[in-house]
Amino acid sequence: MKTYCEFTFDAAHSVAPYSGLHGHTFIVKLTFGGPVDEVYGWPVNLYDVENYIKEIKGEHGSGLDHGSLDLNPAIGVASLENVTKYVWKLVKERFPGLEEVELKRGMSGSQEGCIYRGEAEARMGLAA
Ligand SMILES: Nc1nc2c(c(=O)[nH]1)N=C([C@H](O)[C@H](O)COP(=O)(O)OP(=O)(O)OP(=O)(O)O)CN2
Ligand SMILES: [Zn+2]
Repeated sequence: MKTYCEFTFDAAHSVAPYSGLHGHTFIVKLTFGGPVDEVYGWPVNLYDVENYIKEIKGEHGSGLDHGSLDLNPAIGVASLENVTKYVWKLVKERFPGLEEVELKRGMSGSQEGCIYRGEAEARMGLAA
C-alpha cells in the first residue's frame, strides 16, 4: 500500500532558448511508503506533510509558490526534470519514506510532467 497527497504551486520560469519567462500552475503528487505506524497504520502522517508543504511553498515569494524558479540556484535550469528533483530533495530530507514525486503542468488532457524515484541518488549510492 502507498500513501499519497497532492499540492499545487504557481510559479514563473524560463527555459532558454526554448521559452521566455512565463508561468504555470504546477501539480505535485508525493507518494510515501515504508514501515507503518503500529497504531495508525500509516507510513507518514499526512498532517505533518501538509504543514511541510506550507513551509516549502513559502510566503511572500520565499518558497516555491508565487515566485520565479529561475531565481533558485538549487534548481538550475527550471526544466520539469530539475524542478521535480528539487522537490524530491526537499521532501526526502524531511520524510525519508518518500518514494516518488510526480510533477505536472498544463491542463488535463494536455499535461506534461516527470516522475522521479530517486534514481540519481541510487546511482550515487545515496539512496535510503
Ligand atoms: N523534457 C523536457 N523537455 C522540455 C522541457 C522540459 O522541462 N522537459 N521544457 C521545454 C521548454 O520549457 C518549452 O519551451 C516548454 O514551454 P512551456 O511553456 O513550459 O510548456 P508548453 O510549451 O507545453 O506550453 P503550455 O503553456 O504548457 O502549453 C522544452 N522541452
Ligand atoms: Zn513553462
